[in-house]
This record gives sequence, structure tokens and C-alpha cells, in this order.
Amino acid sequence: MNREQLLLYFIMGTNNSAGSPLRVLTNAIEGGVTCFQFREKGQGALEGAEKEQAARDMQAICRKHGVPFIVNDDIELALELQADGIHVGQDDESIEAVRKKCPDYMIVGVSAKTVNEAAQAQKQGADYIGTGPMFSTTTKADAKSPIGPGAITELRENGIDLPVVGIGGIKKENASEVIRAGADGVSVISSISMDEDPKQAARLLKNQLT
Ligand SMILES: Cc1ncsc1CCOP(=O)(O)O
Ligand SMILES: C=C1C=NC(C)=NC1=N
Ligand SMILES: [Mg+2]
Repeated sequence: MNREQLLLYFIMGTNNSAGSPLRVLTNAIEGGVTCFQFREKGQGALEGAEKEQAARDMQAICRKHGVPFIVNDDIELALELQADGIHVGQDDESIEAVRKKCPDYMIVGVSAKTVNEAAQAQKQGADYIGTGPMFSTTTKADAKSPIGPGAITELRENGIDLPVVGIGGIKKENASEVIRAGADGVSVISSISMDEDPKQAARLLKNQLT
């Protein structure tokens, strides 16, 4: 995984989009999204065969545009689809457990917010970490209180040199703050997925990152 791929890391599930999820994803990619994560979770999330079909449809769109397709939490689904990667949280399976199950080419991302969690992730061979919530968010129902971009600076000051994306409440007005704090990219759900023009939303966000 090279760091540039993490610059604008879009995440969505079928329950995060106002319009058709496939149209939203296509538009977001045309607007400059550099990486995508399928995260089917929370109120109204699909399960079983429907979830798998939605994932396959989104994977096809990512493949067509050369955008990495990463699956949140669901290792079996990631393996079934031969996804480009998997993202796990601190309360999901350990990185070594994931690495044992997954082929070497797969990207393994981990949520980590403290220096200790990040150092563990680095030691166990994570390809990147997601740190947040940067700002307040309503998308993740059980999100803890915001830790701010300073948390990323703290990681950098303590020798964490893994690729890092900030996540949580990120929009065009605050995205540059996350990059200035030392992140390689920003991870975004609603400020793209709920915008009536996801392509423009992605483009305007991306303009703030470089
Ligand atoms: C998955 C996740 N992890 C920390 S905050 C969050 C939700 C991010 O959603 P949004 O970009 O809409 O705030
Ligand atoms: C919780 C998360 C944190 N970071 C990323 C990149 N994805 C997630 N699902
Ligand atoms: Mg998880």
C-alpha cells in the first residue's frame, strides 16, 4: 500500500447514502477518491447474500477505476471476494490472526487512537492505521468523543511512521487541519455519501489535501 492511495479514503455502506450507493460510489471515484472501504454496519445494514451482492457490485466499480477495495470487519467476505484489503478495529481479530487467514497481498488496516495501540499495530505489521474520531460525528453510533488532529501529531512525535488516515466528521472545511497534523490522508463517509453531488464533494475535499 503506498501512502498516496490513502489521500482521500472514502468509506460507505448501503445505509450511508442518500441516493443509489452504486451511483454515489461511481461519482465519488470520478471526483477523485483514491481508496474505498465497504463498511456495512449499523441501522438498516444488509446481511448475508444481499450484503455480499452489494459488496461485489461496489468491488466491480472500484476495479474498473483502479481504486483499492477494502472490506471493514468481515474477513470471510474479504476472502470470498479476494478484496484488496481488510480493516479491523481494536475489538476485532488481531492483526496476526488476520494475517494468518489472508493472502500476503492483502492490505491490513487497523483502527488505533493511542501511541500504544499504534505501536502495537506497527509491530504486528499493519499497512496503515485509521485514527479518530477527529471531530464530532453521528455516522458511527458508538463513536467515542473527538480526539482531534492533535492525536495524530502525538503519534508522529512518538515515532509512529506508519501511514495514518484521520477519520470522523471530516469535511472540506477541516480536512487540511488533519493533513497538517501529520496524516497521510483523510477517511470520509457522510460528507461525500450524503452530499447531493458526491463527485463535487469529493473534488472539493481533495482540493484541500494537496
Ligand atoms: C467509522 C468511524 N470511525 C471513527 S468515526 C467514524 C465515522 C466516520 O463517518 P463520517 O465521515 O460521516 O463522520
Ligand atoms: C473505524 C475505522 C477507522 N479508520 C478506517 C480507515 N476505517 C474504519 N472503519
Ligand atoms: Mg470493526
